[in-house]
Amino acid sequence: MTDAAKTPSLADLRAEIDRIDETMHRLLMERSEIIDRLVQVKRTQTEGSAFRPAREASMMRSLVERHHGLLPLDTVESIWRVIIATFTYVQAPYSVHADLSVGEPLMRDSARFHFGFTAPFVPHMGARAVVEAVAASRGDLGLLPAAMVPGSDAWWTALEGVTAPKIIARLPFVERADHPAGLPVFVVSHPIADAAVTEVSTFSVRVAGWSARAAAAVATHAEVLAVADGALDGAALLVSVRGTDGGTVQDVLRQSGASVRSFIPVGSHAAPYRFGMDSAGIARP
Ligand SMILES: O=C(O)C(=O)C[C@]1(C(=O)O)C=C[C@@H](O)C=C1
Repeated sequence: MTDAAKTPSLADLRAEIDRIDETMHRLLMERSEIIDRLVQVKRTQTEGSAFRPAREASMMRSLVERHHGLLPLDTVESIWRVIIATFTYVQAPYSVHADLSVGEPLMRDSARFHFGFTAPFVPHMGARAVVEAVAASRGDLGLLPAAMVPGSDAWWTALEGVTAPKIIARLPFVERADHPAGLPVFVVSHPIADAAVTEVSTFSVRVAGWSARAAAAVATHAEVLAVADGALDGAALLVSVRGTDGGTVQDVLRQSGASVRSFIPVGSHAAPYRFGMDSAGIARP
């Protein structure tokens, strides 16, 4: 056999690509038929948003664990985010309300990476406006920075009421050092008791006697956003702890001289899946 006979031509290779593209397209259409059936099952269980963060977190983890080869993980993750977000949208249309006070490019990149272009993007200036828009909607999602933004107030107090929106996810599901939409954001929606994932629980906390000592002590047990609240040494905190029990954090606050005025659950989410990082979040090769 000659070399020319062994080496596939460009046309042969393109024919292979066409075959694979067609298979992928047919599989996506087959997926949409399953979603069609799933809608009927889910409609009987809940109203409003079709977003199921526990399921999505586990799907994204499997995707990362399965992935290998030349195709960058960023690309695979973004393709599946668009697939899942779009199939969520076709089940029940929703808008994504986003707080731009952290900067429009960062927030828009996050919204588009995680929810694609099918769900409308609705910009707001300030986290409270996002929470209000979600509360007034039938099943919209809100995106809020999961880090302190200079000048921000304690927006999470707007999540305290029983029927108020709650934190249901933290994105990205897959954290890594060079993530193209790496801004940590909370997703808020109407409460979704049946689909909530409680690997991390979030609490809106009011304390008196807030101090550098209290802040250092609590930081060893929880992630904390803090703003001054009222006169003197009051503070409003958004505390994120592993599991569902906030008791240890309350004990630590008291032992460090703070008094806990209120400690109210405001949602929960999946633990971030740290790909290529050690437990301290340091990137590893
Ligand atoms: O599993 C579900 O409940 C679905 O609605 C399907 C699906 C998906 O496209 O895979 C879509 C939305 C949910 O957030 C999770 C997954």
